[in-house]
Amino acid sequence: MKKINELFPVDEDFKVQSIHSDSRYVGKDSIFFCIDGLSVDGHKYIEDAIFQGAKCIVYSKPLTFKHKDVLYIKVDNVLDELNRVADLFYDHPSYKMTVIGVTGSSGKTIVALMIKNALSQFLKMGYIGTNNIEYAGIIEQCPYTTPETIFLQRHLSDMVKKDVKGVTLEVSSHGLALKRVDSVHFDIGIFTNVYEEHLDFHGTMENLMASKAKLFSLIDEKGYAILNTDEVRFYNLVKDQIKCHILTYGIEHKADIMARNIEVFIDHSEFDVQVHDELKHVSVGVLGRFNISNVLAVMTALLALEMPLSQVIDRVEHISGVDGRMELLQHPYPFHVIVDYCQHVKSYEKVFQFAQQVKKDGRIIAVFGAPGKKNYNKRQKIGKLANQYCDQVILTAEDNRDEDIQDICLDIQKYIEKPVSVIIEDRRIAIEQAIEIANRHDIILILGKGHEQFMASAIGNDPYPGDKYVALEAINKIFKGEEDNGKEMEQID
Ligand SMILES: CC(=O)N[C@H]1[C@@H](OP(=O)(O)OP(=O)(O)OC[C@H]2O[C@@H](n3ccc(=O)[nH]c3=O)[C@H](O)[C@@H]2O)O[C@H](CO)[C@@H](O)[C@@H]1O[C@H](C)C(=O)N[C@@H](C)C(=O)N[C@H](CCC(=O)O)C(=O)O
Repeated sequence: MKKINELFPVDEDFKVQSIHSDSRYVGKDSIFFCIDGLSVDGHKYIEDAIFQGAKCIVYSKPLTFKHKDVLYIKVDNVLDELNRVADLFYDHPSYKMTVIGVTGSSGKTIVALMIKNALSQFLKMGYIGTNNIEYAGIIEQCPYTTPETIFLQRHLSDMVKKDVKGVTLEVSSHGLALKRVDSVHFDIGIFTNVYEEHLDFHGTMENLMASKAKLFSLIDEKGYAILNTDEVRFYNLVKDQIKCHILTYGIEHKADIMARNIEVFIDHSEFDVQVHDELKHVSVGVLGRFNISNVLAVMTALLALEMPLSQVIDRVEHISGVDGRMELLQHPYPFHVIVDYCQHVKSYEKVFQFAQQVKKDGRIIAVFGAPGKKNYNKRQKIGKLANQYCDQVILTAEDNRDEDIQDICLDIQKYIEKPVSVIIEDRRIAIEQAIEIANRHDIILILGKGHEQFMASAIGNDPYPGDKYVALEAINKIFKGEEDNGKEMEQID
């Protein structure tokens, strides 16, 4: 806990119990920061905040009324002050541990979690990102990929209290643009890739890339920027602006750490890693060529932390992939089921290409939908991709919000000509149906929800057991006791 005059240059010296930017959560003897947001202006909630116990208001716009017993502090930029004060209030937690930030359109979660898992053998590690918040035996849901400043600093501070020595943090372009991480001290920043995404928010690709590039401006001379040379545009944009050390990785383009002789299989991947003149064989449990790039990012980060190459290889070979990210479900029957989060059109293409590459004589059966009320042109693009790669498509619910599921599916189906496609609105039944029709060597791709155990509907998040659970349950139901229900398939030896 801090006194107010330790946080601001004022004469008052009352103790500040907590700090807030949302009036709905304000507590007694606290500071309320008025953020002028994208939909509402936090200045509107000053009275609510005071009613709830705020003793100090940090604001930037003219106020018409002030309470005698409340301290009002006018600043030029409330978000900048919020960052400065949050870091101070929580005693600079990010300076007390190794902070590794990962930005990019896809791959953030797998890279952040793999690094966390790789280092957990040696250090108490934490993770904050899309999947959740994990540290010291605590697992909590994370409200955003990159949570807002106060929430983030509070959790980093709790990690320090619990003796956590390092944390991997997914850093979204929204998080960077909205200054959620401005007060975080990063030791390492990693860039995976950039696709056309969130242009409703960023406006242009240039703005989107500038947001991602901001992560590297937050790293001082001692830190490392880990960049993907295959992302030529982004690499050229940032390489000369960075003040920290740079380490590069790549598959197609020259880099410090490269993957050669890549071979992908349905259940693992193999390649030779080249670090300067050294070439070593690596076999990893993650699937797809695009994930080799993510593994290289992980390996480069571990090398930056001075882990010897042989140990780096041992770590990546022994850590598994991530829940719901190109996850091959384990079962004994001779067809394959892969669950993937697949948020971007580019990711669909990569997953379909992978399935095509590894499939033998089976079919590619895809189960997916598209989220309601956003990203409408994605529907046409994923429909066309399915047309190109799939043999059968089952279109279904996927966070329809208050849009009609049938309409969303029809928007996709319009672009599917060649493969047989059906609409089954209930995602559980759609998955069961895909399993039901599985033949030997078929690959069933269940895309779009990954690890998520909810379905965003018109009234909020409805409970949903998750694609993996539904698929495994269907496999059990349909194939276990197959003698009884007439479904027969040889088990894998
Ligand atoms: C576009 C965006 O990111 N908006 C974020 C932004 O919202 P905003 O500026 O519109 O905030 P606002 O609702 O206008 O409110 C302004 C201020 O008034 C406060 N307020 C509001 C109401 C009230 O009763 N009392 C009160 O004090 C709010 O707490 C806030 O401080 O600031 C809010 C407070 O921090 C965030 O909740 C909100 O995230 C929205 C809900 C969101 O969904 N963001 C997503 C898009 C996002 O950030 N996604 C990225 C990942 C994207 C990806 O890579 O896929 C992420 O990192 O998760």
